[in-house]
Amino acid sequence: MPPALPTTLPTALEPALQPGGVVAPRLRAEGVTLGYGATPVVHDVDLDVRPGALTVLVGANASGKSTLVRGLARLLTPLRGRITLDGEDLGRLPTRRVARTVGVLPQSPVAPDGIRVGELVAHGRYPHQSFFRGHRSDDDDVVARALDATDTADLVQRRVAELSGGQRQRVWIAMALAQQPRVLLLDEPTSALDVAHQVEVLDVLREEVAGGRTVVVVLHDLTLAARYADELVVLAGGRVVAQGDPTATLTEEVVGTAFGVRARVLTDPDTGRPVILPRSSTTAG
Ligand SMILES: Nc1ncnc2c1ncn2[C@@H]1O[C@H](COP(=O)(O)OP(=O)(O)OP(=O)(O)O)[C@@H](O)[C@H]1O
Repeated sequence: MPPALPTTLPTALEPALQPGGVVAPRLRAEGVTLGYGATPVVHDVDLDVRPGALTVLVGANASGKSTLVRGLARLLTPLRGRITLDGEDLGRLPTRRVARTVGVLPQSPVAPDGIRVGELVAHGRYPHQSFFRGHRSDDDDVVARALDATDTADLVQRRVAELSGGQRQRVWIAMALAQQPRVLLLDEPTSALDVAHQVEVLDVLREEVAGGRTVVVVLHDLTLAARYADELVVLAGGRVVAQGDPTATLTEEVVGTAFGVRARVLTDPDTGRPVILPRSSTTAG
């Protein structure tokens, strides 16, 4: 297990006001241990997801990022500690309330056989529909906006299974956006995307945040993570080893500890954010 590094204090944890004066939901992990069977892989995590902000989770392979996302999405029950939504135990809340409030895009989602892009993205609207509130025309508007935002409008008639990896990933992001959850969790949504589409998707997520949504995203590109995050959380060995403002958090020491790589951290002259240049696969020398 890597040595614990000092964590910077999370900034501004006051409730964020969404448009219309609605308070953004508060998702918290309190002393949470998560694992598979009885084997813990995420240990004793305290995380106050900043409402109305973009939180980026980074960390080496197998550091526990996906496991933490699964916990926050209620797809895994904590072995210890608890995850709360607005102070209530996430595990005890009605499924429909969780589905409307917290949306998750897993790392490798599986589409039903033969489904077309338009149908898949429209699935995002299901948590909002019920026996009394069926499909409405504003559902179509939301779906159309999600398709536009992800540059997938021209794919609506295509079968999901026939798309390229990057096209498919953008279609899944469209579905997650169409869901309009107040808290959106995305596990490596840009892993298959070319650089232009990576930036486009991250710009869309920033727009979601500007509109009052709370977004948590797992990324591997540290420079993009630093550029887009309001709050950066670094995991190593299943523990949070650094957390806070990206500039204060993503130091050469933290990168060395979390990734076992020697890196130079420069400053982007345009944004003042860190730019991470990996130098060698050893932290020595
Ligand atoms: N379904 C599972 N059953 C058992 N162990 C699992 C399962 N999923 C993940 N693990 C283990 O939990 C640990 C953390 O995995 P996790 O997927 O959370 O890491 P990650 O940081 O998201 O990695 P990556 O960057 O490679 O996606 C790993 O050791 C992994 O082997």
